[in-house]
Amino acid sequence: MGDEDWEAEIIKPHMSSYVPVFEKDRYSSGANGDTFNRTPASSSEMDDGPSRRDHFMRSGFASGRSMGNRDAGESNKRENTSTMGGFGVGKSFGNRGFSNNKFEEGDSSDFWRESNNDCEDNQTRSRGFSKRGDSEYEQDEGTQRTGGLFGSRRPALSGAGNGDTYQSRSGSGSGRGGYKGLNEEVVTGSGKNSWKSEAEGGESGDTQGPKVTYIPPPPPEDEDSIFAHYQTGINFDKYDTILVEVSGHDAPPAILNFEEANLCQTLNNNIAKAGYTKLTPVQKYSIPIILAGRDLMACAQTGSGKTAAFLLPILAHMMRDGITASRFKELQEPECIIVAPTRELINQIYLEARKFSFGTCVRAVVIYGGTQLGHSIRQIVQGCNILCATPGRLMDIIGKEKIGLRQVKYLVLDEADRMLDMGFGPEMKKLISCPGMPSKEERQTLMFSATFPEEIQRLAGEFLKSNYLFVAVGQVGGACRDVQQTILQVGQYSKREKLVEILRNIGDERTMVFVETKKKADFIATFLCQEKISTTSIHGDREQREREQALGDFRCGKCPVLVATSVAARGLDIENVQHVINFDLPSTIDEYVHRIGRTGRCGNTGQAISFFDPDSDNHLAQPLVKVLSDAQQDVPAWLEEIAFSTYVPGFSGSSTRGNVFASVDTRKGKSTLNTAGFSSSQAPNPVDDESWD
Ligand SMILES: Nc1ncnc2c1ncn2[C@@H]1O[C@H](COP(=O)(O)OP(=O)(O)OP(=O)(O)O)[C@@H](O)[C@H]1O
Repeated sequence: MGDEDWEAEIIKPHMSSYVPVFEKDRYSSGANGDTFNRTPASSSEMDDGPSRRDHFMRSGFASGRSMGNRDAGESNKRENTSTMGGFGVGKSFGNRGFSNNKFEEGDSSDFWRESNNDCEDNQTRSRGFSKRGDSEYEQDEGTQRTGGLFGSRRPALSGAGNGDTYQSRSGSGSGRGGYKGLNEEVVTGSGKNSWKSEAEGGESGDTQGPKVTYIPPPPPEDEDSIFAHYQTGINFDKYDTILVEVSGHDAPPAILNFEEANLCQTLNNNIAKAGYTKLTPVQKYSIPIILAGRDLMACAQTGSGKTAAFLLPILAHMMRDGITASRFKELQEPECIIVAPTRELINQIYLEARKFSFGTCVRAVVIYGGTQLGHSIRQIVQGCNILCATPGRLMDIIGKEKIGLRQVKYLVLDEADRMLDMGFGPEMKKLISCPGMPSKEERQTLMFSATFPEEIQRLAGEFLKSNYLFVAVGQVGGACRDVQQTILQVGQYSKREKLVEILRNIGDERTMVFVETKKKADFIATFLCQEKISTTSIHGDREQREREQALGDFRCGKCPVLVATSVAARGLDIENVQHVINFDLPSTIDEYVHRIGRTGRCGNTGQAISFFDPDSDNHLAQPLVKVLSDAQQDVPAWLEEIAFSTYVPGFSGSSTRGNVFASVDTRKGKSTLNTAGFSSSQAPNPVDDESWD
């Protein structure tokens, strides 16, 4: 679609042109979902089959022969048998390590080799101190994949005998992955093309890839769904004992409860309906700071309520100052822009914004890649006070002149260290230098994350006023103590067996399994389905529709195992995730902290098991020992030995970039050291403000 067509798109009622390759219902196991039981079904393939189909269907590994032309009325058994056949004969995967429904260790090396041939996978597989964030390229691969690169992997997979399904996805693959990558969750070297790339390349369907037509389903409108929440856990009250540091000049005192925040009645009602009765530490400190109009960099453990910590005071300001009520306009000028690195995360933030702004005239809108650009525009032109966006889509929309920046008063970077690193940093710099964007002196800039490496803190200075405040709840970059961490020494070729053993012991509890590459995510998910463990997967090569479906199936418990790449490492808040398994350890310790933080949220407890392969993970031994001991976890003797033998002089923490783990505000000034239960005091500190401009 050319640029000029967008106007027509908005005015015309729109029908999604998306036609699923396989309709889910055709393969559904029935309403009761029994067939997704993790326990191996003793009786029949009828029972375990659909779960396999479920993954095959979504991962695109379904044999076109066995599934593509099937009559909807056919029995589960028949589908199941053909799926088994298509997969089990080993034909489907050719020489890729599958035979007789098993991975073969020897052959599987082909798989690893194949992975290595993939440039993007190369990046993620390469380890070392210089490789920080490589695994995060899972979500960023597109830019590099654009053009031939992504295409080059296709024949390998389609040649794997998977038939039409993957082939057809391959066809859209450069559009799906490439499209996404063109504009979304992007790593750009120069960033030269990226900010208009979606409009110019992705969506417009020119050489860069086909038009993306996916329109996400609207979120439920009923109040119960909007305010649905899970319970805080037994350790919620222990948050009060966590040490909090506030650094910077003239920090306002912390508040102890919601009443002290003096929010308007509607907001208070929404907070109550959301089930919030008590503030978390990051909220106690951040809310008054933001209400006082200060810029903020806040670092608090995973799952401790950072989202509400920025949303509530921003909404309070908006309510207090008054905002332009939503109305149809070709150019919308939001007061607040929130950016986050992944689509699923920004959608989650949007849902929180919608919840807390319920019953007000503030309208939140979410836009992200992998969805139809026209749909994003239609959402925006109806009115937009808070714009939640992934960076690529945001820049595209700005390029389309649907968003003006002059009214921006609040700019929020969630997962800020990720937003500022070499992946998204260039996009963010472009954003703040866009025409119309108020300077940092004129807007309020807020950054949140559980990790904040020193060098990223320095980069952040460019975005923040020099007198910004820094809030550190607990150890910066520390793991959540509610997660019990176990590190097992497991070699590459024993991992699958160990994984199955653990999953069988776990039973039906929700488990996220992190792997290193997208391709491996598909292979492991398929393998688990084959082992009769209901599994789905999420990674950057899946279409957005599939990603959302996978997350939905995992959230509702239909598929209790979610195999994921780093695309799901940050921010996702899923009820009842009791286990995280690092099948592959990530290349950086920060990523480890985020991954295991998908469990043990909001005072609930969780477990994380990580497979440590001495052939590839030794560089993580030292930072792992630190993270484990900081979180008061048992440190295995063998890990300490490896850490000792790979000792890096001067190391004091957990970065794999050769730099020390940031443990404090890099400006070094500290004004407060307090527990979250007490109000903050302000002490002057020697901040060299100038060096931050
Ligand atoms: N004061 C509160 N009372 C009860 N529940 C809360 C409170 N604050 C946040 N929550 C809930 O805790 C969960 C985790 O919050 P949130 O996702 O904001 O954590 P986070 O700190 O951003 O985590 P991450 O670092 O993983 O992004 C959410 O379900 C949220 O609704």
